[in-house]
Amino acid sequence: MAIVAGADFGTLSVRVTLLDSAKGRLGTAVAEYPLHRRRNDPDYATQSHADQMNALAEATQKVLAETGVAGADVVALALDTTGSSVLIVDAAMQPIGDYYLWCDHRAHKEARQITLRAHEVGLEAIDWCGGVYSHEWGWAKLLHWLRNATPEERARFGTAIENCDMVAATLTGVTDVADLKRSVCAMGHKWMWNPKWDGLPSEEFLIGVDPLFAGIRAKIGGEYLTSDHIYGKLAPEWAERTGLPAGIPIPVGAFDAHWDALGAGCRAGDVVNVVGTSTCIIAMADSTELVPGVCGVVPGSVHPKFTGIEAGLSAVGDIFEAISRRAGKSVRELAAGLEVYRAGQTGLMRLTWDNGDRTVLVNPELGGITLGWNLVHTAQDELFAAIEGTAFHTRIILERMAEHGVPVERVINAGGVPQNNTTLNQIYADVLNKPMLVPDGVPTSIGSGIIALTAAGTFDSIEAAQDALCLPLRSYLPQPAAVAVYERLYQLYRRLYFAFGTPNAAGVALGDVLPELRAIAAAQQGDLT
Ligand SMILES: Nc1ncnc2c1ncn2[C@@H]1O[C@H](COP(=O)(O)OP(=O)(O)O)[C@@H](O)[C@H]1O
Ligand SMILES: O=C(CO)[C@@H](O)[C@@H](O)COP(=O)(O)O
Repeated sequence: MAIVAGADFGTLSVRVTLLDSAKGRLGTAVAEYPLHRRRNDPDYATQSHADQMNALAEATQKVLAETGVAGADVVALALDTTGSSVLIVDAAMQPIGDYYLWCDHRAHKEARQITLRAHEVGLEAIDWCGGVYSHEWGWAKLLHWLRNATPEERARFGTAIENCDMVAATLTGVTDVADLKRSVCAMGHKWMWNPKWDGLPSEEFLIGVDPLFAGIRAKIGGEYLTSDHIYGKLAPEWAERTGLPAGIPIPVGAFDAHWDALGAGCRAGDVVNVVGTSTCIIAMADSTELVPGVCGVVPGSVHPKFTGIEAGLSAVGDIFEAISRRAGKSVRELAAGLEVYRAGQTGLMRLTWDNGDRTVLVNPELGGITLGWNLVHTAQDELFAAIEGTAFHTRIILERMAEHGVPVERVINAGGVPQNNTTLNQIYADVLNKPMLVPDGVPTSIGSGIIALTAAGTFDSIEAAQDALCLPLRSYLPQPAAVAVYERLYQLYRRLYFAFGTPNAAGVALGDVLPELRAIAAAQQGDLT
């Protein structure tokens, strides 16, 4: 038996959980930290490293007190964070400013310039991250910093570092950038790092984007490691602040969605939809094949032995929340009663691009579209159609993965939304025509607990730790009548998705689409009377 701590750093708070290898979760405590936004600049989103670390200390002390576990009994600590959340530090690891958080979107121009240059020079890495370098990712954020920093700040530049690596470095007492280790998960998905092309993009490529990159590549150094490696040991200062014992191992960290997938029971061949405010879709495959349009195909990113694939929808719960807000209700209120809706009964077709398209079109500039409105439609109808729309988009992504060799054997719906909305799980089962597996409880921190227990040597594999700790999976089975309706609707959706979402694509005749939507709705409503 062993007890470990798992820490999940989210956008607004850190959750620290204590897990017992035999009994499972003993308790979780949360501590918040501010997200700095600017009223006149919606793209701005920063966070302080010190605030995050203070919150970690607070939440760890709190969970020890609440569970009555003695700090001395905890044998490992593992942590995941959001990403790409980037901090600039000096050579002694002191922050210069705050994190550019993952949702900081100031680096639009920089991302476009990186994408353009990558296509001009035929950079292989751009194909492996979907053909478009995102404004949420590391190089774009670093270039934005270089362009906006003062000459004195630029002279102090030691390195740029992902959130998960910075927290691990601080906890293990790293005070020199030369001693850094870096997460393959973070650097592979967001910094175009891959051993296939000798690590990061070349200095020549970077200088071609902007001469300010001169000398920078060499400073994004360190040992690039998967999470079966130990980052270091908990330093005495942080042992005192957290109440955990000095010297316990801290494995190399990763992104939250990736470990959420492990915590939900993801095995090779599975796909996990981490459905929250947005959706991260995580898959693990035996082989590494290019998948156009996804957010990275990276060996070792989720599980050290497999290739991790990340894809996603830029907004899901956020869209449900926006529809509800416009109706003057909470999502919970508006969602009550959705269980009686039939497939396609609203006659609405919702393309859920309200925050752009993350995968497979990779176009942040798209906006949401709803087709088929009439005079008696309600906000609840739109919410139902939006849930259907996110399911159709998920099917587009899973089909793209399957076409490129990623097995989609089991599909698991993890994240917060599937715990709160059984209608959504049933719709996903019917649209994908696959059983939808849902953890029987919130799987928060189970992923970091699994990694901590393998780091401590309690289990000799991630799979063995998953067997002991993952919650059982509930199954939502596809209902044949709904599957048949969704098959027809999906074919319409697919045509609309590519016709509306791709520049210069062949058009689609709404005169064909709308009557088909209405015919399906009429048949489904007729069934109800
Ligand atoms: N009953 C519900 N049905 C569908 N979505 C819901 C419901 N209740 C809350 N949500 C959505 O859940 C989202 C939060 O998901 P969660 O996984 O808890 O957070 P995060 O993505 O920040 O980790 C919010 O965007 C909210 O709109
Ligand atoms: O892109 C990613 C992870 O790769 C981000 O969406 C992510 O880290 C933020 O996730 P949450 O909103 O905290 O669930």
